[in-house]
Amino acid sequence: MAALMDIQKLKSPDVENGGSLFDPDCANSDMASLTSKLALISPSHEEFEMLMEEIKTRIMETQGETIYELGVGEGDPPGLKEEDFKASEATLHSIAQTLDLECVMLRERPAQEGKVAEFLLRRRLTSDDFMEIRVAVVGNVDAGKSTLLGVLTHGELDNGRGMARQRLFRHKHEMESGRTSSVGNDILGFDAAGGVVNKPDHGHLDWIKICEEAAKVITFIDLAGHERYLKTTVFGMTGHAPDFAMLMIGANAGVIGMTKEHLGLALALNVPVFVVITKIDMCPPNVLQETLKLLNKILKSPGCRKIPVLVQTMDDVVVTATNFTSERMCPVFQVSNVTGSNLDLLKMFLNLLSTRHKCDSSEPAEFQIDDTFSVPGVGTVVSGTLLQGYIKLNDTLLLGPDNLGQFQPLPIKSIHRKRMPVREVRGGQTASFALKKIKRASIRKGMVLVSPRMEPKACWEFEGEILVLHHPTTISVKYQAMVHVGSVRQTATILNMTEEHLRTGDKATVRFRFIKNPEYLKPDMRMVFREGRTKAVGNITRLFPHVSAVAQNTRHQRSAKKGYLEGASGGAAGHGSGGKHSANPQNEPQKASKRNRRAKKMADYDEGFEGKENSYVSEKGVSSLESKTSSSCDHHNNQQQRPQQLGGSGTKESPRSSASAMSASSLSSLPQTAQSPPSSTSASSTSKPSVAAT
Ligand SMILES: Nc1nc2c(ncn2[C@@H]2O[C@H](COP(=O)(O)OP(=O)(O)OP(=O)(O)O)[C@@H](O)[C@H]2O)c(=O)[nH]1
Repeated sequence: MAALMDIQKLKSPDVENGGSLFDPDCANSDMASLTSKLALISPSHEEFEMLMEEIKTRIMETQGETIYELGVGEGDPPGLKEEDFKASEATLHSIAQTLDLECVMLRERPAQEGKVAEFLLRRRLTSDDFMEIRVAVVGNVDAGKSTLLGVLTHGELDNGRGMARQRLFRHKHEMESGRTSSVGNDILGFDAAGGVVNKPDHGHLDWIKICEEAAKVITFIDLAGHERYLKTTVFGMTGHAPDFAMLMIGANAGVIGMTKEHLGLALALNVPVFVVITKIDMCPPNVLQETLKLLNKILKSPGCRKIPVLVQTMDDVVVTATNFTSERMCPVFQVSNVTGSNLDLLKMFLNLLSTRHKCDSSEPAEFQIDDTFSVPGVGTVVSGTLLQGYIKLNDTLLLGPDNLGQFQPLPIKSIHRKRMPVREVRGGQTASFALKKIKRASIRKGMVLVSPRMEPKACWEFEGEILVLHHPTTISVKYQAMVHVGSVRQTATILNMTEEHLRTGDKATVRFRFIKNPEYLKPDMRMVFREGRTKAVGNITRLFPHVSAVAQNTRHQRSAKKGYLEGASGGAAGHGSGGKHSANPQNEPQKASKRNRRAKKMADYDEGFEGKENSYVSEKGVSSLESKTSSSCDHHNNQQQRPQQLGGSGTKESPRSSASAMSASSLSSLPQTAQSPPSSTSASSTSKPSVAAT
């Protein structure tokens, strides 16, 4: 235990004031008198109003709650005498009442000149509104992830033989093997006063009831611990936009298997991590000490640069929770799912976590899709996270990009948050939307629903600054691996990079090209690039304008280019008008190949009469050109991905679904090839066998 940092060292006023109300930089002269620790003792009417305004602003910024520290002030020695403390507390309660806030004392302690205390001020929300925090649960197989979630969300302890986790498994094979294989979700609700609203007598988990009663809902994203499911785990960490990561370690087993991998992933994605050591009921003290010692060493290592803090009391919880996002600190809990030891500390900590997403409703909406469903009687439903902005019922958003990089307008017909019907959703919240007139097959994970104000563009190519965390040999141009950015998961090829070769620890600016579909990306997004044990992380630095799927090195493209050049060299006629092929072949009806005729037949079948509304000419044109590209990709996938298990959602698409996507696109909306900047590499180069590790 001594190896972990002493919590007392973190109790300097500076650190403790993480939740302090007044930021000296922001304080104007009017507010100066209110930054004193005496401010709440007997404020004038104006002072009361100003204090109230300040608290209101903080509450709005943090989506509904703040921690107020009583008895500390700028330049004052901490502490208030009993009488002054009581008067200040009464003022705080009065402000809370006026603002319809719940005011709960978190802790009280002696200080230099009396005592100080922290209060949680939380908005009492309506039954269809709640704050939302997402916690990704990671750790090696058998660390007790699913068990802890079962215990926390159902309020019943485990028997040490897997009883609690049974409630969480989604698949029969998970029940049988005891292993999580998919991204599972469960929720834990806290009321305004911080009490848990989940009850064991909920029987079947009743999410709507929990959300109605809760002021804050923690969504646990239960990720698989087995290496075999790492792709799913990475997707959970990138695609589900977690606010925090809970790294679970079995006390007996220690830091083994995928533990370091998952920790590295969270750090690479800048997701703050806290650690929960389970099974302390069955672990000899010396083994527990060893586990803590090793964990401490890893967290403090130059790769992590974290300050591990052992959480043993309620005081520790308040200090760590209020400083968690801003500090390098990594809280460490030791719990037992069987005896329930220290679970109250963990629950209190979860209750105090605040979202990392600031919500500004005036920003244009941007919703990333992480799953799709076909719900009988409802139709196609997409779930995901609203990264920014605000969406309300009947808003029309743009869904895309499809296989051709196009976005189509769709109205939002119903909204659910945690299975509860609501009328709106704000930035930082997860939701699912029912969409009309669209087949589930034409929606991919990684697509977005965005406000038309975003003027979204898809891109095939992008540039990123990456750091290679691990590669057995060297990475060169044409190397292919899976790129994870937000909920986008697709194989990409390295087109060029600032270094000739990259080895473990090297950094470079790299230009990538997706092999299957264009995607919607934004600069500064974090990305993970991985294949087997190869791992690189980085930031997207540049996007290249959408190059249509037809702007590839197809036969038509080459002949069109030739025609254009010939035309150009021949003088004024230019633009292929005199050549055998038009310079703009995708505007011409094309004779579909046998394969494309089959694809079209399927598209017609899928879309029924609706599909035929798209011009036949354009369909033919798109089909013939598009499927050349996708067939070369498919061919490539078959060759490349089977042995390496690279295939993600982007590579699994059936010809049927791509065909329907094709038919849904109109050629008239395709960018003109002549206007598109030439792709730096052709599709044929992506379809060549990749030069992997050399
Ligand atoms: N004695 C004891 N057993 C525990 C504790 N926590 C979990 N277990 C047991 O450990 C086993 C593994 O727990 P799981 O929850 O399935 O582990 P996991 O991390 O979710 O594993 P994956 O889903 O495969 O990633 C089960 O048999 C649990 O009953 C604990 O605190 N004490």
